Amino acid sequence: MAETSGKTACDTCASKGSDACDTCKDKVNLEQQEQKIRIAKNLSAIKYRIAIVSGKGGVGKSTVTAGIALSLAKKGYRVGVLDADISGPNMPHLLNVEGIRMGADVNGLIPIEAVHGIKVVSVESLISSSDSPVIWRGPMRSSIINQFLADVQWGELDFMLIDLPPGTGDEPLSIMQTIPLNGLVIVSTSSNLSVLDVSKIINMAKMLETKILGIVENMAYIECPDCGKRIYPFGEDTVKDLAGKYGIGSLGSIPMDVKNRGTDILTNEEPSLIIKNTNEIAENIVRSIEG
Ligand SMILES: Nc1ncnc2c1ncn2[C@@H]1O[C@H](COP(=O)(O)OP(=O)(O)OP(=O)(O)O)[C@@H](O)[C@H]1O
Repeated sequence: MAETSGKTACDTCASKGSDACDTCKDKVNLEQQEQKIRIAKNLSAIKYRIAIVSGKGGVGKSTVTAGIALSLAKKGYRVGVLDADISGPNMPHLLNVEGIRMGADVNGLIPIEAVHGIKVVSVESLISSSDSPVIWRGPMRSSIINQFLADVQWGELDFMLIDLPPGTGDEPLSIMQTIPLNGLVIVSTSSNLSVLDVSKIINMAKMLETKILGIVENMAYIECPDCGKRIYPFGEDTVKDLAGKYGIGSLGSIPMDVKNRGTDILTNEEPSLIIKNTNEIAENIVRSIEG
């Protein structure tokens, strides 16, 4: 919208403040333009934006995101986590800030701070209680993602990790189109069904011309605590074979942690099996994105 001497057309419009103002196309356009400017400004202070994706729900995408965030933050990187899984927000729980509400000031929303200064933004931190279901429909969900990008005071970050909803449906696709990404991390188990869905993610990434940083194989094996023998519940090389087929690098694998109860990846004094393995994965991500 044209601006004259710092004023917008809305400021000089005779309908300003009237009912007609609410439905005015010029006003909506102006708000969208202003939001785009705020998003661009926020994102320009974030060095790398990485989406964590999976073909299926329940394969450990959010757990792996939390582990990578923690591993990167421990290495001294400034990390933010955007929980873009609007209907199943788990990041506050995993990063041990569940139940804390996001504050706000004149400059916008203030992210919750988890251990090692990880900034966490999630709808869970806006709704009244963490067991309330999020029942917003499509347009509202994409508008909340835009607001998280435009109106949150992210500040300077080295990494923004975006925990996407699972699958290749409208929602992950539209979020991937909204946020200019530097790369994708795919999380899968070796089960045939999850691997099948990963091929769809790979094709989606190609379509969007987004770089795939590599695949993380989660729940890859169980190690016997007595003899150390590894048992591969979903087969041994399925993810590796898939990565080879599409020419994608492996970022590492994470065993099944039988002691895992969710938040204890952070609260246990002894680093959990998941964290031990995400340290190497985080290093591989840095190598892959900077390489
Ligand atoms: N390596 C692991 N060892 C043991 N349990 C794990 C491991 N990874 C994830 N889990 C557990 O598996 C369950 C699913 O994990 P998570 O919520 O991270 O999956 P998700 O892919 O993000 O699911 P969705 O996208 O459907 O929300 C959780 O209970 C989590 O604690």
